[in-house]
Amino acid sequence: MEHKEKKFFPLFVDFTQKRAVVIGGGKIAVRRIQTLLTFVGEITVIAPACTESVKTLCQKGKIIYKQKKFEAEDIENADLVLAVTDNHALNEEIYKICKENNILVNVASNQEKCDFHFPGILEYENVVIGFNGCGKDHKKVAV
Ligand SMILES: C[C@@]1(CC(=O)O)C2=NC(=C\c3[nH]c(c(CCC(=O)O)c3CC(=O)O)Cc3[nH]c(c(CC(=O)O)c3CCC(=O)O)/C=C3\N/C(=C\2)[C@@H](CCC(=O)O)[C@]3(C)CC(=O)O)/[C@H]1CCC(=O)O
Ligand SMILES: NC(=O)c1ccc[n+]([C@@H]2O[C@H](COP(=O)([O-])OP(=O)(O)OC[C@H]3O[C@@H](n4cnc5c(N)ncnc54)[C@H](O)[C@@H]3O)[C@@H](O)[C@H]2O)c1
Repeated sequence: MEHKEKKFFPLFVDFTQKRAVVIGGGKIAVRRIQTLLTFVGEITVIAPACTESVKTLCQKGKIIYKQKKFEAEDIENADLVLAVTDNHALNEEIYKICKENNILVNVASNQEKCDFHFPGILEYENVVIGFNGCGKDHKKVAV
């Protein structure tokens, strides 16, 4: 199946009873964790070093933080995985492991290695709006 213009369908998925594992605890990971907090049942962050906000979220009991380098066993029970380290080769290795194990995965450094794109999200009252720019201009979907 070939698609000339790749477009992603905006599926609104129930992750409230699911486990997300975020590999990496830097600037982009934190932005995405903040967005995911109210949507996902459990968020675990794996990173040898992280920003202060990851530590604070962990102290408040909102996420689990494991201060360590990634190992395959970290995603054994994951329902979705975000590969957000600054090591692009490692991100792609994580992608490969996820594909072998049928785990939904997003690689922040390579839009071709994404089962789903991370959207820009706008929320008001009970409305959730997700933006995606088809990978063409990331800044265009900043909210
Ligand atoms: C919406 C948002 C959500 C979020 O990230 O939270 C988002 N990117 C945002 C910003 C942003 N991204 C990048 C910069 C740096 C400047 C620049 O390059 O422009 C900035 C600006 C900033 O950070 O301020 C760099 C970048 N982004 C991707 C790659 C890899 C690639 O394209 O292959 C690289 C190169 C990395 C590198 O090589 O270093 C890939 C993806 N980024 C996506 C989402 C997915 C769908 C995009 C779409 O809708 O088209 C997609 C395709 C896949 C995915 O990752 O899911 C967020 C909006 C901000 C907000 O809302 O505040
Ligand atoms: N999609 C987007 O929106 C977007 C925007 C900018 C950058 N990026 C990409 O996102 C990635 C992260 O960018 P950043 O600015 O958050 O980087 P950063 O340097 O702030 O953070 C990197 C994180 O990766 C962790 N890490 C490094 N090696 C690891 C390992 N072996 N196991 C587990 N964790 C490890 C570090 O400890 C750190 O927490 C980069 O690959 C970059 O290309 C994506």
